[in-house]
Amino acid sequence: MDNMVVLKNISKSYKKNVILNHINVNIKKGSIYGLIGENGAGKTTLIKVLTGILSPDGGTINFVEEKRNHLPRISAVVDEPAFFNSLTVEQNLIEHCKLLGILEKEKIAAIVLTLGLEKHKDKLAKNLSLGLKQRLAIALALIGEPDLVVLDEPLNGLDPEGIMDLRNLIFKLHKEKITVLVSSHILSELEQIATDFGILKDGRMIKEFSKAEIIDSGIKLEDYYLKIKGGK
Ligand SMILES: Nc1ncnc2c1ncn2[C@@H]1O[C@H](COP(=O)(O)OP(=O)(O)OP(=O)(O)O)[C@@H](O)[C@H]1O
Repeated sequence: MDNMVVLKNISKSYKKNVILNHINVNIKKGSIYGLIGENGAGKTTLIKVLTGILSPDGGTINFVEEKRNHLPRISAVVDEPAFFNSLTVEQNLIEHCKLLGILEKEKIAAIVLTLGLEKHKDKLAKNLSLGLKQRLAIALALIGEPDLVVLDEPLNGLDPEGIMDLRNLIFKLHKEKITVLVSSHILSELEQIATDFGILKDGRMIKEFSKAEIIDSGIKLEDYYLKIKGGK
């Protein structure tokens, strides 16, 4: 499978704290890339560098053009979901579409259905539960039909039904050949979702591997992770 994004030798420090230490990342086109790492390993920082929220101190990020003059479009859900609190779910989607110049009512209706927001579309964003805010943030990220969707800890705040819905949604994106990067601490869930993985430890990418490697190892992702990072 061809790469969609290649990060080479990426470094990032906050003052004297080295957070990303000469990191290489290869995200294959059409893959679901599970980013793993303990608290503080640098996952969010890496995601922010990848999505252009932060500039790296060094290294390169190459997006592979599929067609001439078509760089992949990226959408990300990072940190606190961002939307207009005093607008409803539907109004938020309309405003976002206006910004993107793609106001199509059918598209909004479809995304509302896909994200299970139908019952909640007239609620003000500020009155949504954490899980529903997460769903709205994902809806906003998807409406522009990106090539790469980046979800930082998307399972946080979701109930079991929400987790199942998100899993199905990611599978749906995968079928549509959209590349997905997802970070999570819930390795049992990531094992079901992802096709490829990267383990960050102390600011270094210590291993990238495919799901086939886990299957061949005969052990669960969690045990594999502990083995690689030296915990077992
Ligand atoms: N704006 C900032 N200024 C200074 N240090 C920061 C800043 N943002 C993050 N850090 C530090 O960078 C390190 C990596 O943080 P990051 O959020 O990337 O880790 P993470 O792997 O996403 O962790 P978690 O799983 O807990 O979300 C942490 O030690 C954090 O305290």
